[in-house]
Amino acid sequence: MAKIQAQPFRLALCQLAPSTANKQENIATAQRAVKAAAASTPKPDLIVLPEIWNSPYAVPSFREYAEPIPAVGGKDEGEGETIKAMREMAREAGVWLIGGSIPEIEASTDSIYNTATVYDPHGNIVAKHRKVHLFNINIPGKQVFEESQTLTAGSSLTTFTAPFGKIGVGICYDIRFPEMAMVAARQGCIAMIYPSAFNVTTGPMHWTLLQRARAVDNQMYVSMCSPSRSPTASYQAWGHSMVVNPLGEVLCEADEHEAILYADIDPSALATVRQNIPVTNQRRFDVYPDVAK
Ligand SMILES: NC(=O)CCC(=O)C(=O)O
Repeated sequence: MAKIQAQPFRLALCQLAPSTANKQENIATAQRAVKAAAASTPKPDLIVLPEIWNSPYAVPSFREYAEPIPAVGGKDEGEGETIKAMREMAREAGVWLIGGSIPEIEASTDSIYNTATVYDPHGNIVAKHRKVHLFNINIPGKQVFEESQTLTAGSSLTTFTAPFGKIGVGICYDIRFPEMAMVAARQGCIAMIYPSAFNVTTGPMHWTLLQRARAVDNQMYVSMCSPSRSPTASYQAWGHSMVVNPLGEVLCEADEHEAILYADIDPSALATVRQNIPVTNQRRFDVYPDVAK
């Protein structure tokens, strides 16, 4: 288990209005939310946006709205307007930004990804996560979705290190796969943050349960940031953006409407929980070596 090096920080989740068909309008909505979050007191250190916020969350839309995204540390030649706007949001606000996710096009392979980017307060891209587990489910009569019709899955885990600590990033359905959060915790992450968009079928079943489970399993903070719900959208997002502490307690939760949520993250809470209930030191990888590989 890697050592934790972190400081207390303030997290803000922007539960944006559902995306419309107008990309510029969606960008303006995100700009307003980031500005409002950054203007709050005390000022947040890290702001988070939801999953696929510049495009409708719909399989046929991903290619139409996709943009090229540079590699980590890459310059801005050829990057899309949403990436330029997010660099500017982080720079103007002087904050770290987990810019939710947007559809990305990789020109060399013509593949489309569901990709989250992270910016430092200078507008540099410090991390890029391509959704690893594509959301393909079929609950007849309720929720059917098949991201793999147009999306390609990413193939790596993602973390970034800020002055306030190391953070793991996943996207929505990724939270159902506990290995990702476990590896991040073992690498010294204090939080797993997932830009997300559950729906009104799976949201009430599993949204809170999964965040509390990942938090308790790994004794770390866990947070999901969703869009708000629109009665007219084809995909009804669950909303309920949330932050859970390392004991598995819900620190804050939105309802289904537009909102900005704030939470104070205290890394010493990880140490306290890990000392009181020392499962992190009691793992028996000698008994289940496959997991440790
Ligand atoms: N956008 C997603 O990955 C949705 C995941 C979801 O709703 C779930 O139940 O898992």
